[in-house]
Amino acid sequence: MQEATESKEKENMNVLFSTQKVIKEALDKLGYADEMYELMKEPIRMLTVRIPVRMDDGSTKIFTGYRAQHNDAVGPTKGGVRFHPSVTETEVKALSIWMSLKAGIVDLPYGGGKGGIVCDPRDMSFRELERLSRGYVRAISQVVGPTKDIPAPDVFTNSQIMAWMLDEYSRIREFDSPGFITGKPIVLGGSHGRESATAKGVTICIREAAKKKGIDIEGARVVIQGFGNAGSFLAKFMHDQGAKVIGISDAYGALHDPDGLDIEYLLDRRDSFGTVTNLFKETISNQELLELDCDILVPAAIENQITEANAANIKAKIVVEAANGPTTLEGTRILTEKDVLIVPDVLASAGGVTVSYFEWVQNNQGYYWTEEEVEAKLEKVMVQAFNNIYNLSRGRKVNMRLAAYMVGVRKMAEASRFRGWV
Ligand SMILES: NC(=O)C1=CN([C@@H]2O[C@H](COP(=O)(O)OP(=O)(O)OC[C@H]3O[C@@H](n4cnc5c(N)ncnc54)[C@H](O)[C@@H]3O)[C@@H](O)[C@H]2O)C=CC1
Ligand SMILES: O=C(O)CCC(=O)C(=O)O
Repeated sequence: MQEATESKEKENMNVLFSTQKVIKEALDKLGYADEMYELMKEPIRMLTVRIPVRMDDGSTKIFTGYRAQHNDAVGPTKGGVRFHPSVTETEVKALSIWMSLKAGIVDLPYGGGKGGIVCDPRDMSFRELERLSRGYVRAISQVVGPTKDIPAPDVFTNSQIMAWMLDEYSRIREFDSPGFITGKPIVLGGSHGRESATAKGVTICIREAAKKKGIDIEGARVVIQGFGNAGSFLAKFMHDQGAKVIGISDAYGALHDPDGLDIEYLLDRRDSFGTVTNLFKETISNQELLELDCDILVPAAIENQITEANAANIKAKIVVEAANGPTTLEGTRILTEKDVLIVPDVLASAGGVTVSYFEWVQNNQGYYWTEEEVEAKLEKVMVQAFNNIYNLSRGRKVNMRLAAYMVGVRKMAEASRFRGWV
């Protein structure tokens, strides 16, 4: 157990280190001095909390939680909360930096934030999860709020958890405060289109990337790692557009059918944690899934999946990163050498935070939009962001990850400079 935790922390150190390396490269290319990098390489604020939770058997368990605020020069910080057994402080730091980059890329008036709790919600009851969610908000309430730092869903959190968090925050502040959190149920001020927004954004990036590579979506073979919020909506959208989804996976294994999986059946049978492979006898591993012969590969689960150990064996022509941090720097280098087009996480997965921003805007103005309005606005933002970064990468002869970081840091760096921080 101790060994597993240490090896996870080592992986997360690499995730943070790699992110810092690309930020440094991006700032150098943009001509910023070293002090700017010193400011950007870590969150400006990092809170660790201990959350006592009364369990159903009467015992009390103490959980560890984090909230990182990377940079608030542009505006309040924003980003999801992850409930996962392997959450670490380093991982949350890296995730908060990626949120800042996403906000820059899709030009939102935010900096990046991120939270996490070390827990396994799959082993907790509904009421234990409610007590944990409320306890987390009580613990971080002084540093969050609609004009300070706005949480949202991420791995193993959902609209129900957002609803409990909102209710707890509103009780503490003694007024209804829907703009405190996004990804809420519609009846509590959630936005149409938020649930599917991350996958919608990924679908738009796949379409744009396929055009560049001359791949027709109709009949294209798609493999998706992860069948939760991002992965399952994506499978549906790709299937609806005539692509052949030949592989999907969850935390326990993967399914493969070269003729295309029965996506409607899988969507119907998946549980709320994105698990579905437990219903099948014949499965393959997540590693085998990534190496399947396909046109488009979408990692939509966790970090560090495409590495120097497997990148050479990846057969996809396009890799679109729905997950945060699924490809290491070595993995990126190997895929780039093989002429695989990588659409980086900070661009591909930015649809979620974009519609979260729309949700917050609707909460602030108290006037709500239709799903069609939300989707039209998201389409415009994602197409522009994709082409902006693609053109920069071609113009500056850098890969799309570095181009995305260059776009992502620019506004934050300028705002920090105008404020006189650097
Ligand atoms: N939900 C959102 O709006 C956004 C999510 N993302 C990123 O997308 C990725 C997936 O997030 P969601 O779909 O929201 O989470 P989710 O909790 O809805 O689904 C997670 C999926 O990943 C699988 N998984 C978990 N641990 C795994 C492991 N060790 N190996 C293989 N599969 C594993 C689960 O079984 C499940 O199918 C994460 O990296 C998240 O940060 C990025 C932007 C926004
Ligand atoms: O919707 C949001 O505010 C944040 C989503 C998120 O956590 C992410 O993009 O990784």
